Amino acid sequence: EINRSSQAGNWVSSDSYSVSHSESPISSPPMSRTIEMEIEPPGPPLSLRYDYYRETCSGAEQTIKSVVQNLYLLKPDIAPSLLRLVFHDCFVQGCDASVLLDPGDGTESEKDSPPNKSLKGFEVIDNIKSELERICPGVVSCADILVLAARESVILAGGPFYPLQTGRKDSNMSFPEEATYQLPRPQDDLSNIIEKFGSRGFNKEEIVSLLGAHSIGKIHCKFFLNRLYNFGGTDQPDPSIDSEFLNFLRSKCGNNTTSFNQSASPSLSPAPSLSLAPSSAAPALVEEPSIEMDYEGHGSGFGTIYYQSLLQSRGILYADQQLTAGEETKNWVRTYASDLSLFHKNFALAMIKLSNHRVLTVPSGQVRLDCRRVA
Ligand code: HEM
Repeated sequence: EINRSSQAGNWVSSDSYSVSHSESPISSPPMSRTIEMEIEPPGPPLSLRYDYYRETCSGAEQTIKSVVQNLYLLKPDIAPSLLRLVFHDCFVQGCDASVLLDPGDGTESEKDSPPNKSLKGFEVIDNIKSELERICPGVVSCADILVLAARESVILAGGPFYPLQTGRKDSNMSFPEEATYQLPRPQDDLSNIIEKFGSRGFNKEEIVSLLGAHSIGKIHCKFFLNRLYNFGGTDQPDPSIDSEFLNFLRSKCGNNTTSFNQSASPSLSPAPSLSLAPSSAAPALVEEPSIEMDYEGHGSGFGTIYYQSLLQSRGILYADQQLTAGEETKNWVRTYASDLSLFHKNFALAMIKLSNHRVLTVPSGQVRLDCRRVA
């Protein structure tokens, strides 16, 4: 059994977090609190720390930042891809880069699980890793690369900066079953969502904050087509969708019954993935219909539009719209719809907590030399 620790509770104390929330539903811990908490509590030193690679690979964080920035200029889609990737890694057995492992001889990988079939961004991580292996071989873990690359992506997409400690180690195995059954599904209702996040220590406010990640990127129609035509086997659309928005989504997605059949679980067909190799090496794939999260083209990046849409019954996924189905979560949706800076603060805190979830630290885990294979 691998020894895992949840650093989240140490860094952003869950006690102080819930205390501040019980005072008022719209209060939030000020960012300065995070600075206070850099002082380690008495007891054994935390295994994660700021600038963990200062002595061993001083250029690591800057290298990650530069590679992400440079690739973002070529392909801005990498930002949402990397943000989604870190979520799918950390949610399954913690932030251990298990999502990056390729299937081995006769062994399945998390990549094979239905919710992960449409993940992208693996090539970006490979690019960063090979650059780091060049400058300091065998030092920087894939798990740290993933959280730092996602942080950089959030900033590039107009979201907040958040401080991250480092020192995560990589797992030596993949957890395809947990990925299949534990990752939230597009058709999950609020109680499923609360249960899945809650069992990982996230409260309702944090869930609403994290789902704000759906301000960026895109969603393939197959994940919500049932809402447009045959919701819950009724042969009718989901009555909770705003009618104008329903028409808009139908015009974008059409009614491809193949996709429709796959709507309950993510597609088995290969999703087009980013290739940073020369285009001649990339197979020609037909892009499946999808919709931009920022479908109105506000371009304001990471913000309140997502929550405003939910209040107008214009959530794209059923799971998104479910945030308005409970009183407490709906209050947070209302709050974030009108308070961008509070959303940014709380999103930052929730991302720190996600990035520290059940990390592997010395003496557990390993540093992979290739993020796709165990060392
Ligand atoms: C109830 C929880 C969630 C569900 C059901 C869900 C489901 C999905 C689905 C189905 C997609 C579309 C994938 C595609 O079409 O290829 C998607 C995209 C995305 N998700 Fe989530 N997600 C959830 C929570 C989160 C969280 C917590 C984050 C990050 C903190 C996140 C980040 C993203 C991003 C950034 C994209 C866009 C990816 C891209 O354009 O490449 N999601 N999500």
